[in-house]
Amino acid sequence: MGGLVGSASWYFDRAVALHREAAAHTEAARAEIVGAPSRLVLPPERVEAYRRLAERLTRGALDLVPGWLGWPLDGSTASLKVGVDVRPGGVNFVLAGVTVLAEKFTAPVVVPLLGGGHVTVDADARRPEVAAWLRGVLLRLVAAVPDGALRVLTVDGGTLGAVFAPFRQLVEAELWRPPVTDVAGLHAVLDEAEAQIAVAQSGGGHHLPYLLITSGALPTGCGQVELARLAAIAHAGPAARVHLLLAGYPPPPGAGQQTPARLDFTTALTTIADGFAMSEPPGPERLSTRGSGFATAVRLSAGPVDGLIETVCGPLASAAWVSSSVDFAALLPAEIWSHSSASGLRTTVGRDGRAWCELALDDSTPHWLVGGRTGSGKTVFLLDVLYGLASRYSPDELALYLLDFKEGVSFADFTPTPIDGTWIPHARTVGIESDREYGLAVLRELAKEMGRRAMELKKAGVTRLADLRTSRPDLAMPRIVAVIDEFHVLFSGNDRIAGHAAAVLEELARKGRSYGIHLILASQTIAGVEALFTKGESIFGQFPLRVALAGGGGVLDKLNRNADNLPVGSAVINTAAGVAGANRIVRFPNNDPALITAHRHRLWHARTPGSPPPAVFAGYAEHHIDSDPAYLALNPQVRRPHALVGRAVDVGLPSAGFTLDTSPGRHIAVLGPSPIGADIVHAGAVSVARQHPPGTVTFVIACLVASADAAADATAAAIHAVDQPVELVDAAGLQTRLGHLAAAIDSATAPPTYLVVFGADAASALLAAKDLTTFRSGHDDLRTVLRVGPTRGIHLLAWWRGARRFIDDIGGSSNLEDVACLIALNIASNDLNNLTGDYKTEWHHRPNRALLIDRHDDRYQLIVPFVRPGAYEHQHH
Ligand SMILES: Nc1ncnc2c1ncn2[C@@H]1O[C@H](COP(=O)(O)OP(=O)(O)OP(=O)(O)O)[C@@H](O)[C@H]1O
Repeated sequence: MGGLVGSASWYFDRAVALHREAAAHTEAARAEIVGAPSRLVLPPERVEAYRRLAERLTRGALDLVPGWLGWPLDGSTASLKVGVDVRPGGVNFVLAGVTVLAEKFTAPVVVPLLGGGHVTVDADARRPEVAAWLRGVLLRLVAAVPDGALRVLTVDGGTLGAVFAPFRQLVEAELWRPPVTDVAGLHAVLDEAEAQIAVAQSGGGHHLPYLLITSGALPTGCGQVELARLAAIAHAGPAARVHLLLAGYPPPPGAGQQTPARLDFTTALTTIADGFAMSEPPGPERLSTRGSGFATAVRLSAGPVDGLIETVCGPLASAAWVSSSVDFAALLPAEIWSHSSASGLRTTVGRDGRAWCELALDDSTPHWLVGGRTGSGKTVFLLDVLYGLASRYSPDELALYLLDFKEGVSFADFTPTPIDGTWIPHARTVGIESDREYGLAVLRELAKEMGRRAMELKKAGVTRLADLRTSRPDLAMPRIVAVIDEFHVLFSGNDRIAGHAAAVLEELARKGRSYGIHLILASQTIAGVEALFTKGESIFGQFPLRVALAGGGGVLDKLNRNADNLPVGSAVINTAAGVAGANRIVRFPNNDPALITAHRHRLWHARTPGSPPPAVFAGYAEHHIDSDPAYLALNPQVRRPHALVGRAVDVGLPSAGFTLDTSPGRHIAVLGPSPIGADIVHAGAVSVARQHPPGTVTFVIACLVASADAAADATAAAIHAVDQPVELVDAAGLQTRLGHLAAAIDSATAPPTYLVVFGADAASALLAAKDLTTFRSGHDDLRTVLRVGPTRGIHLLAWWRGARRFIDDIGGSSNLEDVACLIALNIASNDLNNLTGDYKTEWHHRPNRALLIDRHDDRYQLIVPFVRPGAYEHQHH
């Protein structure tokens, strides 16, 4: 047995002894009656001896094939423990078939394989029972070897890999390579076996795993050279743990060729009339004294029941997947910010087999399209990419515009938080739970930047960004990467925003590459991707690089189904706009939160001191006037007071409001039943109070509805604190005050006054009543004040809970000119259109948003209104 003798030699010797005994019996039986064993009719006095023989033989054989190596491959096998039955270092047998001794007496046939030798069968796997048998033996080995102790190389020249198809999970997990089907592939397999033999022969083979070459049929074109190499491998293999399990060997000799030599250390099964003749197994012992092998015909074991291979391979594949996963740290360079983005951006995103996969944002792949159903790891993939880029390129080389439309915290890592004040210094804008309006604003910002760059190129007389960077090193020209997660939200609605977004996106996609502006668009739905397509076929073509995560096949060609069954953590990368055949499957690492935090700190510390944090837009955030920088900067030196009411949904969230100057119509009406109306009035009033020298303007505060009490009290207190006179009035007081002001306006002696009214609609009835002596009503006074007030420094800042009441109170829609500043809360789009006379505007009211309308400059602006802290909590209770 040469170098093969291990602790198992005892088993082997015993097996040989049993086989010999069986052979002796069978030969004896044969001597009595000539005929095939199954048709052998035993004389009654020999039946008992045969029964005992069959029993002993069965027991002896099964002792050699514990667990997975010999158990029937039916449903019951699935419960056996895997990875325990093969003893590396010994000779391991495997069940190969069954033989009929006589009549109903059968015995299992086992053959030495791992640690023992090779097995061949001359019929190839185009015969279904051979294919099933091959799969069965292979499954036994796969399930029996300890984890990592077996490498399998599959060859299938006969059925193009179909024989091994049930093992495909192992291929997907990259434990196995796909079967080779041609001579070139066979060469690679032989190379690998020879390499292992070389390692073993140089004394380094102690810890090598078994290497099993298994074949359903040798590829056509396989000639003397290949067969000679195979024979050499058979000879030297067992000592180097290299084994062969070959169907279709020896192949039928080609014309004028000899039958290939018998392989050393090989148990060969050769087709005969009633099954297969089995040769002497390897080793010095002989089954038959004549060396003619097994005495009776062998039938190949049946294959595994349906699904058994998958049941065994699934967990092995998952385990392999996890243990071979790339880790996040591997994506980051040793040294940060050492790359130049002059010709493009490049980063490692994961591994493609053993090779690292590097992707680029450059002239040939300027923009990427990423698809993946929710939970497929899309966010993780994007963060892998962003951290990879931000580590390689300094903020002078790379700027990031990050936009996310969904609920979630994908990009929150890039922004300072109350707990951790650091940020990723490349981030210019970060939108989380963004409104479509915000998304459009970011796109417009990018288009503006593109325009600026185009201008600089023109001025410098060059056409390439790289040349501009050389000739004008003083200009900041980082490459810009804009990531838009769930970008399809931009197109939902099919309205004005959708139209503008598609137009700007198309422009960016078409021209961005020339100006160093790159887009990464991600979507979880195929419909989302199609939305882009239908918005303009030309946009789609601008995204040659497609990344499909699980369920993200929508970004690939319809015929390309590779992303259908991807596990989380893997992606199909396609640089040919998604056509099948151009796929690479890449594994990307999960994010490591601790590492991410440490890395963010590292990048943050490396930034230019004093560089600003990103402009953050968080859709869900409340905004408070008390912490608004524009509010805090207000003082009486302003030329004309400006009432601040919120922050515009725009890049950088600029403060939004109305100027209350002396032109007619400068009054503010907040409309809608939402109690946020009171908060807006509060913000407007306290902000103008700071813009007048103390004691120079009176605030008449009327709180007419209970829900506004707290806001009104806060307003009074804040105005009082900046030393402006405050008068608190009720509805009757308001009526009186309006009367005085109206009278004084006519005589030009009215003092500058802000009428701050919470719940103005509650005074309607009172104001409607006419004075019995003057025949004037409160409404008449109100309308006079509205019409003439601004020229005298008198402004109304009021909240009406309903739009109709508002119109009635001001005297009908013909008087709408008198109130130019409107803020719409939860009122219907129709009602709003009646007010503005603009039937194109669609207003979908939603929490934490208001629509600011200034009819004088035709401004329609979505804002996050200023609220007092906790406003929305109060609303819910
Ligand atoms: N490479 C990976 N290895 C292991 N787990 C991963 C990997 N990538 C993602 N995951 C895990 O999968 C889950 C989903 O990932 P992720 O949040 O990125 O999905 P998503 O596609 O962005 O989903 P959603 O759109 O719902 O946010 C997470 O728990 C994440 O940790």
